[in-house]
Amino acid sequence: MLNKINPAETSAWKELNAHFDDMKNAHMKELFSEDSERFEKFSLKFEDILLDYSKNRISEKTLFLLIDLAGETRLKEAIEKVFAGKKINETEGRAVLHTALRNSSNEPVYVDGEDVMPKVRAVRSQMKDFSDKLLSGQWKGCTGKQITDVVNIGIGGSDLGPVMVTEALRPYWQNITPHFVSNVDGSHICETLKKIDPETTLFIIASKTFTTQETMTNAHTARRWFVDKTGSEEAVAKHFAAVSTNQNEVEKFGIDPSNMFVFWDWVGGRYSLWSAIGLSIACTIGYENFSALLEGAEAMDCHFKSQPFEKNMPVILALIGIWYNNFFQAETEAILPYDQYMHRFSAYFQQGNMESSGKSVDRSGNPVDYQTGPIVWGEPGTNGQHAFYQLIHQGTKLIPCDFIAPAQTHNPESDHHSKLLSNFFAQTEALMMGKTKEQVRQELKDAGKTDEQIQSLLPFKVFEGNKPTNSILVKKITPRTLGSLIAMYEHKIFTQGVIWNIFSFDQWGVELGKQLAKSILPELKEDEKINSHDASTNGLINAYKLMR
Ligand SMILES: O=P(O)(O)OC[C@H]1O[C@@](O)(CO)[C@@H](O)[C@@H]1O
Repeated sequence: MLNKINPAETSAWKELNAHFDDMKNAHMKELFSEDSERFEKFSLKFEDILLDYSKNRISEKTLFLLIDLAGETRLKEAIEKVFAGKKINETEGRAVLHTALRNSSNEPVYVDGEDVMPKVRAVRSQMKDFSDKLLSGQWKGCTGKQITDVVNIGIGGSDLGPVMVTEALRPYWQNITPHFVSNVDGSHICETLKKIDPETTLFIIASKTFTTQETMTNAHTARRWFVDKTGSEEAVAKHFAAVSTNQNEVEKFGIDPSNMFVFWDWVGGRYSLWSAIGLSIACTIGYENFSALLEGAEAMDCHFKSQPFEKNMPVILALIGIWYNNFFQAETEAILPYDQYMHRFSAYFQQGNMESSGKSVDRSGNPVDYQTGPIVWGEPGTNGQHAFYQLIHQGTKLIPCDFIAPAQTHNPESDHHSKLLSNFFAQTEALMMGKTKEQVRQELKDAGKTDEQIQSLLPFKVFEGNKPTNSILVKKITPRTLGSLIAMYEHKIFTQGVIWNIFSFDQWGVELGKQLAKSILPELKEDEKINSHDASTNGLINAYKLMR
C-alpha cells in the first residue's frame, strides 16, 4: 500500500551525504553568529506549544534537503493513505487508525467499506457513562460501597499509555486512585493488592488480544483474590471490566459482557490509549478531561495533515532525527521532560519508537543497508542532570535530546518552578555553547590556580559544546496540550517509518521470546536436569534448580 522506495537511493539522500561533509564540523555557535534570525527561522508555534529547533546542527540547506527526502519518499501520499484507512500495516493486513479514535467530526472513516465512526462513538459514550457512574458514586460495589480505586491490569501498550497519562495529569485526578499492574513478577500484583479493599475496587483487564501471558496471569490472580476476599463469584460482575478486541476470551474469563469495552484490530497496542484502553484514564481524570486529551490529539492530527513540511512539527522532528540517526550515526535519542508529572513520558515513547522503528527489513522484504530506529530513553530533568548529563556534555557519543517543559506549573505555591525552568534553559545553552579553553583558563586563574594547576586541569574542564537539542516549551501540561504532544511524537514515528521504508505497525520481534518462554516454563517445574537448549540456557536453568 505504501510506496517501497529505498531512501538511500534517492537523490536527496545522496545530496545529504555530500552536505554532511560540509556540516559535520560546523559549530552551532557560528551558525547563530552568522544569522541573527536563526531562532525565528527554526522555531514553530502550535497552539500553546513552541518548538525551538534552532539548537541543531542544521542550516537552511540541510532542512531543504531533508524536506526533499520526505518528498522523494512520498510522505504526503503516505499521510493521505493512513488517514484514509488504507491497510498500510501490510504484514498484518490492517489499517492504522488510532487517529479515528479522536475524530470528533462527522466525517466517516472507512475500513473495508464500513464507516467505523458509529462504533467509535458508541464506545466513547459507553466509557463516559461508565466513568461518570464510577466517579459520581452511582456505581456501587457488591456491598453497596462507592468505588475508590481502579486497578488496570495490562502490559505494553495496554499499560504504558494509561500510566503515563494519569501520571502526567495527576493535577486532574478526582476521587478514584488508579493502580497499574503489568509485570508477571508476582510482587507487582501482590504489592498492589495490599493497598486496596476488594469492596471498593474495580479491576480493568486491558488486553488487545486477551491472551498475553502476563496480563492473564495477573487477571486470574486478582480474580481469585477478589472471590476469596468477598466469598462471591457473582460479585465479579460489579468489580471487573475488560477492554479488548477478543470478545470470546473475555467471556471465557467470566466478565459480564456489559462491562466489556471493545476496540479494533486497526488500533495498534502502542497507539491505543485513545481507545477503551484509556478507560482507566477516564475513570481517574473524568471523561471530560479524557475528551480534552482526544481533542488535543485531533488538533495535532489536523496540523500534521494540513501543514507544509517546513511548518509541520512532527515532520520537522522526524527529519532532524533522521539527520542525526542516518548521517551523524547517532544511535540514541533522549526525551527529557522538565516536569515531574511527566516522569513516564520517555518510557511511553520507548515502546512507541522502538516497537515501531526497531526493524531491519524494508517494505520489500529486503535487509536494510542503513540505520532505522534509534534507542529512545530519558528521565525527567533536573534528575537526569545528576545522573547522565556528564556523558551528554563530555562523552564520546552524540545524543540528540528533546527538552520539554511547561511554562506554568500546577503548583504555583512552589517557587521551585523557576529553578526548574532556569535549568531547562541553561542546559540546552550549555550543550550548544560549551566552554572554550580560554574561558576555562580564565576561570581557573580567577580561582587563584597556579599555571601548573591550570595546565593540568584544563583538558578536563573544556566543553566542546555543539550538542544538539530541541526545546519544546508548553504553556501548561493540560489534557489538551498533552494530547497534542503525544500525537506529535506519534506522527514523528510514522514519518520516520515512511522514509526508512519499514513497516512501523507490526511487532513480529516480540514473538520469539514469548515462544521460548512457553517451552521453558514446564521445564522449570521438573526437578531433573535439562539439556534441551544451548549450553548456557541449560546451565542457567539447571543452576536455578539447585538454588530454589
Ligand atoms: O494488549 P495486549 O494484546 O495484551 O498486548 C500487550 C503488548 O504486547 C506486545 O508486546 C505485543 O505482543 C505489545 O505490542 C502490546 O502492547
